[in-house]
This record gives sequence, C-alpha cells and structure tokens, in this order.
Amino acid sequence: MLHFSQFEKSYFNHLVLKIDNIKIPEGIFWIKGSNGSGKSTLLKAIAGILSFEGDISLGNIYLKNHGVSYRKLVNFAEAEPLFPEFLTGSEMITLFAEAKGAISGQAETLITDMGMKSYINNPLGSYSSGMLKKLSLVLAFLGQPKLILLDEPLNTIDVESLEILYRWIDEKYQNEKVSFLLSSHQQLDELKLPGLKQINIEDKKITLNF
Ligand SMILES: Nc1ncnc2c1ncn2[C@@H]1O[C@H](COP(=O)(O)OP(=O)(O)OP(=O)(O)O)[C@@H](O)[C@H]1O
Repeated sequence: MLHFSQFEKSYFNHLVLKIDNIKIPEGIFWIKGSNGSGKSTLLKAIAGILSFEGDISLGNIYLKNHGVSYRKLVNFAEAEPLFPEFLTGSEMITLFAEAKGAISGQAETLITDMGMKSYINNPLGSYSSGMLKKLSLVLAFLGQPKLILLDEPLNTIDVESLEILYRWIDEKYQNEKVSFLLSSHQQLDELKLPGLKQINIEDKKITLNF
C-alpha cells in the first residue's frame, strides 16, 4: 500500500528518520516510539506537508510526481490542530469537504455521530481543545481517502467520542479498505480494532512488528 524509497528526513542537518526501502501493506497500524523518536515527523512526511529526501508512494501514485492525486488519497489529523479562530466549525468542514470531494451528507453524519451539532456553527476561537480535536477527526474522515493518518487521536477526547472513533476506524477499514496509521502514547484497544498491527520507531529507523 505505502512504499518508502530512500526516504530521509533531517532538520538542519540533524537526521531524524532514514527508511531505505519499506512497504507497508493495507491495515490498521499503531506507530510506537518514545518522545522525539519521529512519529509526528513520519506522519507529516506521509501527509505531504513536510519536505524530505527520497519518495513515498501509495500504490503507483508518487507523492513527489503526483502531488495532487496523492494528497486526495491521504488524510491527516495533527496531534494538536490549529485552525483560524474566526472561522466556524461548519465553515472549516465545508472547505475541507470541497477540497476532498466529499459526497453530500457525509459531513453531517460525522458531525452528528461526534455530537458536535450544538456548537458546529460557533467560531473556532470558542472551542475547547477536545472540541478542536473532534473537528480535526471529522476533517480526516472526509472524502474518499485510501489512507488516514491520525497523530495522537486519543488525546483530549472523552470516552464516548473515543468509542465513536474506534467504530469509524473499524468500519472504514472493514467496508472500504481504508488503511490507518495511528500514533499514540496510550494503549489502543485491540479488541475494538481487530487486526491492529505495530510499527516501531527507534534509532532513526522503523521496524514492522508483524
Ligand atoms: N521543526 C523542527 N525543527 C527542528 N527539529 C525538529 C522539528 N520538529 C521535530 N524536530 C525534532 O525531530 C525529532 C522528532 O520529533 P517528532 O515531533 O517527530 O517526534 P515524536 O516521536 O512525534 O515525539 P512526541 O512523542 O514527543 O510527540 C525530535 O528530535 C525533534 O526535536
């Protein structure tokens, strides 16, 4: 599904990650690594929002050569999302839904599932950190991605929302074969995510633990 070739990421000549040639199959993956090991760097590179050496492809669509098509297939929710404070939640969702080619009604279902209807028309400056996190999760599920990247998705969301998130991930994978890379410091519930596999980041390398 996802192929790294001669991938290297450095910040100011300081190497953070080096992945010579690794293929990650379809599935749901938990990316584990200590603080500063490079989990967010990896997800941002795969999302196409960070420069790096080498290339990443999804099937035969290469990030560097087919940037627009690639980014349509990969959705990303940041660990600590930042949004323009003057926009409302629904304005942000409309923007993303258009960019990602979401079908009509998709956003409404996600908003209802996450219990966001009562505040979705309020400006984002008034949202709590959990409300912003839920918005970023809704945005990551819009459109028809093949791969969804969720950086620390469990942070700040309440137990009810977490149950919904587990259901969304499981259904997307079972019904549409959408793959997931999830970074988390907290234990993910393997009963709610059947088939969950691990990828470890250590010593600037990734190891597939399956
Ligand atoms: N913009 C940046 N400029 C310079 N160095 C950076 C930058 N972003 C990350 N780094 C460095 O890259 C390394 C990996 O950082 P990254 O945020 O990817 O780690 P992480 O595994 O997500 O950490 P955490 O678990 O603490 O969130 C760290 O050594 C960090 O200091």
